[in-house]
Parts: sequence; structure tokens; C-alpha cells
Amino acid sequence: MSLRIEANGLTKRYGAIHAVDDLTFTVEPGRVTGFLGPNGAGKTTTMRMMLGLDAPSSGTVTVGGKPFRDHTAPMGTVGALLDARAAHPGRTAYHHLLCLAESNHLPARRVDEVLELVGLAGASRRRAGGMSLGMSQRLGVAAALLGDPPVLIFDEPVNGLDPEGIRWIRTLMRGYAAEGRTVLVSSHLMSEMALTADHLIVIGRGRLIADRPLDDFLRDAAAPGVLVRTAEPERLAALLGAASVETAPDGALIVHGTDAAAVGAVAARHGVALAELSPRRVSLEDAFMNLTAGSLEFTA
Ligand SMILES: Nc1ncnc2c1ncn2[C@@H]1O[C@H](COP(=O)(O)OP(=O)(O)OP(=O)(O)O)[C@@H](O)[C@H]1O
Repeated sequence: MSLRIEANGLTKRYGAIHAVDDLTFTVEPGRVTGFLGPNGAGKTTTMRMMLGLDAPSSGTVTVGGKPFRDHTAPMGTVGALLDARAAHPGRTAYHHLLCLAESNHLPARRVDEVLELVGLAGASRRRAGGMSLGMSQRLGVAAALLGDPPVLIFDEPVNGLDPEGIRWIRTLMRGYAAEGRTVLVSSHLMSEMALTADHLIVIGRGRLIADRPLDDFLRDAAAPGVLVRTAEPERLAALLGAASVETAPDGALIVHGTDAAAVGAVAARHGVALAELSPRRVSLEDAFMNLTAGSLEFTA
């Protein structure tokens, strides 16, 4: 079973604040979709509406063609990790999951299975309140997986995880997507999404900014260009002819529309000594900053 998530004109207002503003997008099965935006962009609010925890002011969001709350087996439909500290602090990991399983008519053996899956089998008697944030995240993931759902929704799951934990959750999400499940994961870090997602939905101030494959972002971010330093910048610029050249504040030349080898060849042919010649890339984080500039809730 594969289910898509569809938002249509989805809007949530809190007084004068448009937390989510007319979002229309589809989250497809079989891939990891990154939900990216700066703090306060509206990611959590959107996810809460997907799960029926908040009601839209207008518009709709459906899972498999109907509102989430109309599904008769919620945990068997969507596995969600919104708040890692959601477990009752006095309950052991095992009992937290057992309560969830029983109230959702899921077999008790699933509890042992998911504890094993998330690497908490040895900590099943630990109380949720005494867990590190990393362990709480794993317990949250275990709860999300209990019903073996075709859709996973994770809000900032790498928060509090150490590098090994981050790699673990990344592998888990990619594995579930490869099985044909729908995986939506939010983050405010482009660098994290670049390692995890196949597709990105980017929002800022509640509005849709971009909805495209990760590869498209990578290609644009790679913005081919060459950085050159020489004692004779004007002469080299003139020799480069048609290629567009800008001068950086520190005097370096940024040459577009060509590559380092071609610039080096021109310089060598005309005896221009180069102090530096390097391909120039815009970091993914810079590309994301450029994309969301103007939509930041807080600017320095
Ligand atoms: N219950 C609420 N009452 C009033 N305003 C709210 C409420 N929930 C969210 N907001 C506002 O809605 C906007 C979006 O918040 P939201 O938490 O969805 O963003 P986010 O992208 O998840 O950000 P973060 O990464 O910081 O969690 C923010 O301006 C926030 O202050």
C-alpha cells in the first residue's frame, strides 16, 4: 500500500500571523521528501495539520485521499515523530510502546520488534524520563514504526542525535522510502537534507518557495564559475573576452561561463602570472539562504 500526502491551499492563521499560507504540494511515495525552511517557517504547523492535531483555517490536507482522522487504523497509516519528549516520563520504554500498541489493537510482539529496530532492545526497562534526547528520539521513532505504516512524518528527527544516530536515522528513512513508503522529514538545515532527501519542498513564512528534486538544487548551487587572482586583473579580464567577469571586493576575479582549464590556458598563452585559480561553488547552505532570504522571521 502506498499513500501520498496532498496539501491544497493549506492555510493556518494565528490572529494576524499566517503560520501556513496557501500551501499546495504533494508528497509522493517511494522517496524521501525534505521539508525545509528557516525557524518559524511553518513546518511543524503543516505537519500537525497533516495529522489532524490542528485544524486548517482554510484549505485541506489529505493522506491517501482523505483526512488523516478518517482513517480507521491511524498508527497503521501514518507514523509520526513530532515531539521526542512525548512519552510519559515515568513509563519504561517497553510500557510506553505496549500502551500505544494495545490502544491501537496492535500485537504486543510489535513492541519487541520496534525496540530491536531502533536499537533500544537493551534499554527497554529504562524510564522515558531518564533518557537522553538521543534515546528519546529513538523511542519516538519506535512508536512511529509500531503500526508498520506506509507513511512516515518526522519533524526535525536529527535534533539531539550524535553522528552515529544521525547516520542511523538517515539510513532508516532511506530504507523505508526504498520500500515504496512515503517519507516526509523536516529540517532547517540544507546540508542535512542534501544527504537524506530525494526531493525538497522549501517554505518560508508559511509560503511555498520551491518544490523540486534535490538534484536540481545541487545543479543550481554548483553555479559554475572560476575564481582567479593575478597582479594584472584588468589585462586578464580583457583577454578573457566574452566570458563575463566580475571583480570581488578583495580584488579577485570571478569568471562565469567558462572553466578553470580555459582561464588557465588564456593566462598561459599571454604570460599572465596567476596567484590563484580555482573552480567556485556556492555552498548548498548559501543557495538555501539565497532562496529564503526575505522570508526569515528573525534577521540579524
Ligand atoms: N499555537 C500557536 N499560536 C500562535 N502562533 C503560533 C502557534 N504555533 C505556531 N505559531 C507561529 O506560527 C509560525 C510557524 O511556526 P512553526 O512552529 O510551524 O514553524 P517551524 O517551521 O516548525 O519552525 P521551527 O523550526 O522553529 O520549529 C511561527 O511564527 C510561530 O510563532
